[in-house]
Amino acid sequence: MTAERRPLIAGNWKMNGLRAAKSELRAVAAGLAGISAETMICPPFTLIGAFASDVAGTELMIGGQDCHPAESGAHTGDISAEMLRDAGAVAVILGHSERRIDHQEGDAIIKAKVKAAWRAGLLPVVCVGETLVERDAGEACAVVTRQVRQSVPEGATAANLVIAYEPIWAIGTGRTPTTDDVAEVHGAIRHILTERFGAEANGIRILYGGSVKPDNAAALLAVSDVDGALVGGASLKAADFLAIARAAG
Ligand SMILES: O=C(CO)COP(=O)(O)O
Repeated sequence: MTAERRPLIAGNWKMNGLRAAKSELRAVAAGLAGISAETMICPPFTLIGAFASDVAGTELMIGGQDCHPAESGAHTGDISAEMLRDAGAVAVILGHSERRIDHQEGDAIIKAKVKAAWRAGLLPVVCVGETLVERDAGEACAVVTRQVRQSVPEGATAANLVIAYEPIWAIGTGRTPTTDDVAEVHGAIRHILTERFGAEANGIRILYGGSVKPDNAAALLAVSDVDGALVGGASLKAADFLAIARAAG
């Protein structure tokens, strides 16, 4: 991390959380004193409105987990970026590997969703990451470089883009890459961002995600070019999420 990039610790609740989970959210909001990182919880769509009202006036931000590229229209079951914003979200996770796999999302649709997020004034958190087969073939950096090249539109700035590197094989598995491997991939992401966006790239935050827990967070967050974390399972428990946020300094 560098002084110019304030760390961001974001919790991706995925398809978890009923209304009763508000107590966990409140515990996070109540525990932020002394934490200097930015913090965000991305609950399922159904909880965004209630959660956003609940955390109003606190430092905790609320984000979505996906959006449709269009502003409105005949798209049954979908949610637009404008709707997320209207419900109180300030950011949206896009291109998560679970969306790429479950919904066959490719880089072109993700790029359109990033533009939709910008149109609505949301901060997109664009996820990239390789499969185990790709890692074993030595292709991790090439894969994420291609994903950043193809899923991030022209016009990215330090203020309007966050990237999250999430190796697919590390998600929910308890396995993490070595810190050297994380440094190598984050360096490759910084490189392609610099090639495309020049000096702005210095300020774009690159989060690491995949089995981040209280006991490995400090080591992962200390890696060069790691500017925060995108946390899945451990973000469902306020105490674990706060411990990870504290590890960011
Ligand atoms: O996919 C993730 C966050 O988006 C990571 O999930 P886990 O932290 O549960 O491995």
